[in-house]
Amino acid sequence: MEITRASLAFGSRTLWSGLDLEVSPGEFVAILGPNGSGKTSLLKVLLGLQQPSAGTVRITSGRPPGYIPQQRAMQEAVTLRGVDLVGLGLDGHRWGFGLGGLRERRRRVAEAIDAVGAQAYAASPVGKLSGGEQQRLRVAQALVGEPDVLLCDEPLLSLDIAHQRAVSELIDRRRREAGTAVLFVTHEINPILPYVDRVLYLVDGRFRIGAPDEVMTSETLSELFRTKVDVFRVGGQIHVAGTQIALCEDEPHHAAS
Ligand SMILES: Nc1ncnc2c1ncn2[C@@H]1O[C@H](COP(=O)(O)OP(=O)(O)OP(=O)(O)O)[C@@H](O)[C@H]1O
Repeated sequence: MEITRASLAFGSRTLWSGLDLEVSPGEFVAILGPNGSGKTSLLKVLLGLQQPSAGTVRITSGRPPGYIPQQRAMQEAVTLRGVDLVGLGLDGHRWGFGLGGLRERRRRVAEAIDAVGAQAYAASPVGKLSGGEQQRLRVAQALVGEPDVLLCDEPLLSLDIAHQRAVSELIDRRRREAGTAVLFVTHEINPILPYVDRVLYLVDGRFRIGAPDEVMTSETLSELFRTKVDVFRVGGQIHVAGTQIALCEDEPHHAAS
């Protein structure tokens, strides 16, 4: 993935500019920043859903990227079954027509459903499932096509601790075993801290890129937020304290909408 001198502006508001980021196969990059700093928009630019205002963005893989969109609760009336939702992740993939192709497709979908532990409800209409159950199916949908690039927008939201761990480990395994490059938008770095190679931190048009030890420091975050921010390391976890930032980091505040 190559992002070169890229900018994104809406009207007079510049979300980010001069962004250079090259992500190697197998690399795990966390994207952090307060609400509205342009994290989701960056994923949309990479997906080709949004044109950058300047610069270039390139994904050098033939396969479509896997995408876990920011969670929106599905309407109760949605009758699509879990297994069909996951199968949508295979659209555009071809194993030929006929029985062999169908069987292969079914096998991959079942494998992806197993990997997120969703067997028990995969045949149910997704509109009737809990937020966390729907989220696990979305993760399976993003991984079923065995993408070389995985774009995740707060994928752990509404998962319990055990499933946060399971999904993080699954994504980590995918990038280690298959060399999938991962961009992972999150408000909470601790659940993925063991896996993160680099952090891209966006704040109000400014940004910093580097290893977690370089970016997640009082000095760097105070500079980015232009206010005093204290970063504490406790028991292998990172805690961020500061008037403005406390609101952003410790609480997921996207109610499903
Ligand atoms: N197509 C658009 N036209 C105009 N403004 C837009 C458009 N898309 C996004 N924005 C604005 O750009 C800003 C960044 O949005 P984005 O969704 O990228 O933020 P984010 O960092 O993902 O925030 P959050 O943490 O709340 O998810 C927001 O203020 C949003 O309203």
